[in-house]
Amino acid sequence: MTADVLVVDGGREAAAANSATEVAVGVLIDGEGRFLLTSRPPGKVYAGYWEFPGGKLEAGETVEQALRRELQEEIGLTIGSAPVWRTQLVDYPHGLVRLHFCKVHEWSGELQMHEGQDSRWERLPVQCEPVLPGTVPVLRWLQEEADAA
Ligand SMILES: Nc1nc2c([nH]c(=O)n2[C@H]2C[C@H](O)[C@@H](COP(=O)(O)OP(=O)(O)OP(=O)(O)O)O2)c(=O)[nH]1
Repeated sequence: MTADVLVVDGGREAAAANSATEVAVGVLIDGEGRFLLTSRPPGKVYAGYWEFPGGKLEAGETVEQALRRELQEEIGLTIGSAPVWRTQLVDYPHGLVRLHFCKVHEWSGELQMHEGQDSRWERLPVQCEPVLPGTVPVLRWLQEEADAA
């Protein structure tokens, strides 16, 4: 069976799905139906691109544990329940990543940008650009859900 892989800028040569870096990503949705986008900090690959906040799993972590840690570290929020909603494999020139997107409706704390990012509460269609290639499918899934509602 062929995995559904989003290939960006040619991806890498000889991609191997089992070498993917696992990434936990939070789609935080507020009471007005807006979702939080953050810009990638200076110094990271795709700096300045907009994405959903999150980061790589550390050894032994579940997706939900990694997401809780990353969002505390990066934006100062402690999330409640965060089940995985969609998973997407993305083949970038810098590496293969498996993105686990989790919807989050409950959190505590004050939004603080700890890594020099910008943040915006957005609605569809999003106004900020550029959006990270691996983030674009999420906007499509959200639109599909809105259309089906
Ligand atoms: N957080 C996040 N990462 C995404 C999204 N879409 C997408 O393709 N990615 C990719 C970009 C990176 O290749 C990878 C996340 O890695 P990262 O470098 O941001 O993770 P991290 O915060 O743990 O970084 P570091 O500790 O290595 O500095 O996932 C998204 O919406 N959110």
